[in-house]
Amino acid sequence: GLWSSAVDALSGSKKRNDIPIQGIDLPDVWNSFGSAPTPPPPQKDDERVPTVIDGKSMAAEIRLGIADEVRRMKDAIGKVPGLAVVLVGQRRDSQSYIRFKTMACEEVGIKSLLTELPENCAEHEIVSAVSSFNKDPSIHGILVQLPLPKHMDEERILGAISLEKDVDGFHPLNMGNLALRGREPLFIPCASKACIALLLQSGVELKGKNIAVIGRGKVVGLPTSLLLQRHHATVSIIHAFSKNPEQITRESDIVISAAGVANLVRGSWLKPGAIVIDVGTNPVEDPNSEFGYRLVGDVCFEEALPLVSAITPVPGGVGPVTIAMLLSNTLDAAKRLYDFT
Ligand SMILES: Nc1nc(=O)c2c([nH]1)NC[C@@H]1CN(c3ccc(C(=O)N[C@@H](CCC(=O)O)C(=O)O)cc3)C=[N+]21
Repeated sequence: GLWSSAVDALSGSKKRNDIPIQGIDLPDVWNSFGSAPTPPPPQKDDERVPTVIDGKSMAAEIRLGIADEVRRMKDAIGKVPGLAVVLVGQRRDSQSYIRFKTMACEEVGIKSLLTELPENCAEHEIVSAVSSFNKDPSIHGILVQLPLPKHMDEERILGAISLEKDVDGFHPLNMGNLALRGREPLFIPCASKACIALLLQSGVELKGKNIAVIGRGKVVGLPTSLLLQRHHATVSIIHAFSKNPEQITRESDIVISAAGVANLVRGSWLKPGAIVIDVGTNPVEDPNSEFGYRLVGDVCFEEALPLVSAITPVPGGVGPVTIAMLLSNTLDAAKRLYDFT
């Protein structure tokens, strides 16, 4: 329709033979900085006790509030919010994130539906799954789990999600509105909301702070940098082509890492007393753990801990709050549809 052609025209995603002024399709290829962490530098004369920010209990508290609201809505109008998840392929990490999302929905009384499609399915099958959820009146939020298999046009699939049901906030119009002053997106991406919530909850003022955001992806880095600017922070966006990531990060009061590279951020990258939000959830092989892998962050936690004033752990930091924000966005979508306040 009118919207989608307008969106295509604006995104320029079809014109890939132009002079690549912005190099939009250069993949982010990060150097690995080795995996063996060096022992933390001694800090004998320093009495600072770092705060390990507890995302798990914050998420539990948010879920309690959402459960109350869902109950109030059900009692008042006989409706509950509904979330649809589309999963393509068999990635183990995606499967377990989706299990957490489903469990969280159940806990707060949100209905959830899951459509699973094989890795080798056709793009139009995903679009048609999305379209049928667009039309389903019991579904208020639609989430297409990323990453999609490489051969698929992610923008086209995300653009097919109805704006009012885009609880991830990845639709180009929601993302564009997030970037523009004087406009409000219908939804703010969940992980970005989680980062801001964790900082504010920890009593951190954002206005005027120097904040390094490491990574510029659509899921976390980009929307988080936009949201931080709305909070009047001075934002440095660091990516794989940045010349001096370590120096920029070391000059920052707050570091938010969403690069997706285990142990990228070493102790030497951090200013003493910095606040660190680690959004990385990197699965690393671990035959000893239940599912054959465990999650580590982007930040070398052992090195960071003695230096920082506060840090989020992985797991138990940003992840659970991200899921709570997904529930919150889904509740908001349903409230908006039914005009329920
Ligand atoms: N359309 C889409 N939306 C997303 O929001 C999205 C996505 N695709 N693709 C992948 C990333 C990753 N992500 C996580 C969410 C929660 C945890 C989480 O809850 N982790 C727990 C437990 C992890 C564990 O123990 O396995 C923790 O950190 O404590 C992790 C990762 C959402 N993402």
